[in-house]
Amino acid sequence: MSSWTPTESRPEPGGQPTQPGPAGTAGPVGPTGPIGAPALGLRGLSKAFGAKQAVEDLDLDVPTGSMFGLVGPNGAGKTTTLSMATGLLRPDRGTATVLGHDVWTDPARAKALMGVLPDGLRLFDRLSGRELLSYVGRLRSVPAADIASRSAELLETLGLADDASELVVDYSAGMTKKIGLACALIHAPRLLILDEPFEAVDPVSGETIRRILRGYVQGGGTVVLSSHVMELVESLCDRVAVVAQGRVLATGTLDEVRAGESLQQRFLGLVGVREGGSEALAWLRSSSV
Ligand SMILES: Nc1ncnc2c1ncn2[C@@H]1O[C@H](COP(=O)(O)OP(=O)(O)OP(=O)(O)O)[C@@H](O)[C@H]1O
Repeated sequence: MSSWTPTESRPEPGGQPTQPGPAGTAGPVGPTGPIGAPALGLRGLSKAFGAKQAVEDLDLDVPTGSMFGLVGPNGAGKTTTLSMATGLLRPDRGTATVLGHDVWTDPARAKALMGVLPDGLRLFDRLSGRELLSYVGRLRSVPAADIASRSAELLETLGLADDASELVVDYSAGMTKKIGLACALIHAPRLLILDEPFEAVDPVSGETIRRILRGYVQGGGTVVLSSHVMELVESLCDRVAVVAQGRVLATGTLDEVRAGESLQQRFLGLVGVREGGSEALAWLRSSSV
């Protein structure tokens, strides 16, 4: 395991002295926040875009140490939810906490604890991959020596070492996704929030990312990822939430949500299959050309 995985600075559960919680909090507080707080806690999150209610009164708890998959059809509200959870989009109502720290009232603390790979990531793409990692590492107050060693390790592991001096603007979609993931990892966060981390990524890199994420969780980190690929979520995640029309339809352990079916079957059962799949577009089959 790498020398900079989140295990390094993570205290053993119960192994650190605790202190009474600040006024207004119920329990004791450890070095990273209230003990027992979920890695990510969402309460009553709501967001409308004009007349469109993208997310409505959404509650979700992601326990620490879990690999959590967020699945839902197109337009279900996944990106909107993750954007509100990471401080990128202000909710109309509700709260988001990271290890007990409110993302909107205590953003510095909450954001220091998480690494984020947003959807449609906009990077400073006139930097090379190596420069970008160095820039993000400095923003995250990572010591210079660690930035150099972590960058080299990340670039090598993600198969970007040969292109480290190329400008990010010239990277392919998959390479951009991987450098974005490297940026999310460089400060060894405790919570990773990844919107479609496998999109556009080739199978070899996909397997590498899976291994990185598994190792990260084994080291005590928590991952929340969104994906449309049920098999991937099923093989990687231990907890899932199915969302549609801005609401959580089911959440729990993978087995609880699957309820004896495959995740794909359960997903289709919860979300509903659109009618007319076989009869629609008849003109496609009767083309005389
Ligand atoms: N900036 C915006 N302005 C207007 N409507 C938006 C905006 N962002 C999202 N929406 C709408 O909110 C709803 C939820 O969108 P969101 O991107 O969160 O869904 P998603 O589950 O991530 O979808 P997909 O799987 O297709 O990426 C959709 O109806 C979308 O059209």
